[in-house]
Amino acid sequence: MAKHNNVAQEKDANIQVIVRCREAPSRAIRSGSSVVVPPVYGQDVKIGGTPSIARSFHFDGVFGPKATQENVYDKVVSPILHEVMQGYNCTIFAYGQTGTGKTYTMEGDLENGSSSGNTPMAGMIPRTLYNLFYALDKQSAEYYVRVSYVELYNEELRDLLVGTDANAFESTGGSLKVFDSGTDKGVVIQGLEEKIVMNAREAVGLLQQGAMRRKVASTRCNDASSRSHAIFTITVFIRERAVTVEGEDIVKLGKLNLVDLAGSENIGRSGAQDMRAREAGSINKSLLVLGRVITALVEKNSHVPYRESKLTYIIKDSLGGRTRTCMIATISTAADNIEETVKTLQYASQAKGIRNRPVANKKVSKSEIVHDMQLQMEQLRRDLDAARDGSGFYMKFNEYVENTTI
Ligand SMILES: Nc1ncnc2c1ncn2[C@@H]1O[C@H](COP(=O)(O)OP(=O)(O)OP(=O)(O)O)[C@@H](O)[C@H]1O
Repeated sequence: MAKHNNVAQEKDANIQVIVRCREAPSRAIRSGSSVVVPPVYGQDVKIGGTPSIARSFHFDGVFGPKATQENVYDKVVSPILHEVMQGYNCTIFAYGQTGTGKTYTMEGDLENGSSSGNTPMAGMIPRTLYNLFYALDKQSAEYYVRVSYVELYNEELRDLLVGTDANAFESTGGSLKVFDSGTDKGVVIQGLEEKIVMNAREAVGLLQQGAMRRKVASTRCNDASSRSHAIFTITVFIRERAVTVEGEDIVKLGKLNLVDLAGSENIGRSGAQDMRAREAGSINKSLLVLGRVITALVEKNSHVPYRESKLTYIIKDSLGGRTRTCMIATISTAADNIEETVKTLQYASQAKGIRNRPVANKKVSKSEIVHDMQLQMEQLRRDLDAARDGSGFYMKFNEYVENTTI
């Protein structure tokens, strides 16, 4: 089958690291801010207070408390969406202590008409969806868009777009498996539904439903603290004017992963106990492994422990791979959060050293996409048969052998 290489120049690119700083939440002890950031936009964060902690950090961009969702979208996400539409895979992930604005940045306020994507509180996902469909319609392109939304909670994957209510969602736990396809697709989540969406409103509707299903638990740091990682993925297929020598249409494929990580604070401080401790334990496991993966990549170690957590396995290609990646590290100005803030900034600084080699996806012909969809339907049919028999899910033998460690 004919494949069509892009002529776009591919070169190494460091992970882009952005910091967003929010005003201290009302419950924080207001003993004067120790974090100095620009009011709207700059590149430096200064930590003040006592001389022992005084230092400054430099990033690709720093947004202060006065920066709006629109500011962040325009400077950071809009150029990334452009890359996606050129046929690249891109990832944006939000990392930081609980309550510092990861979900606010990624989703924003999903009520109050944010499905239009341009209300002041709309986060990066609704804005991306709105701008994607606007750009596609403006180009009069022939396209189709799929979205998926998955949660990783206690090292278990759950499809946030399946079922109609929270209970139905609970019952899907454990049915998703992650494995390396060994093809251009890289690591895939088997059984995860990808829904075709016709417009931004429909896509944001799915995001809203999924967000409601997301597991939340209360901790002392934040009353509605999210204890899970969530990945919202947008895949776009755009028909190109060119055709293959066989006279077939060519389709360009781009993908954007928007990752909202769980809070990075430690268990002791958040007061997590029992069930919560288990949750916090596995959250820390994923984030710990993420830290180790970052260190291994920066130090150019021969072994990178991607497989030690599901999170790092799933986002493997975004860390040292062929994906263009951006980390948004969220912090607050609260003086009593200073230790966590410094940890987040150190983590983010280290991540700046990761080099990816973004490569545009191979363009494919329409018949290849149809073939791919047929394979997916076949896979789903086998999964269904296996589920009916109570015998698990279907996997090719070689994939099973290669992936029994995860
Ligand atoms: N930049 C901001 N401007 C205004 N409000 C904000 C900002 N960032 C966060 N908030 C508000 O602070 C609260 C906590 O934010 P959010 O839930 O996004 O934190 P989080 O980092 O996702 O926490 P968790 O790790 O618990 O998921 C929310 O009520 C949110 O609306």
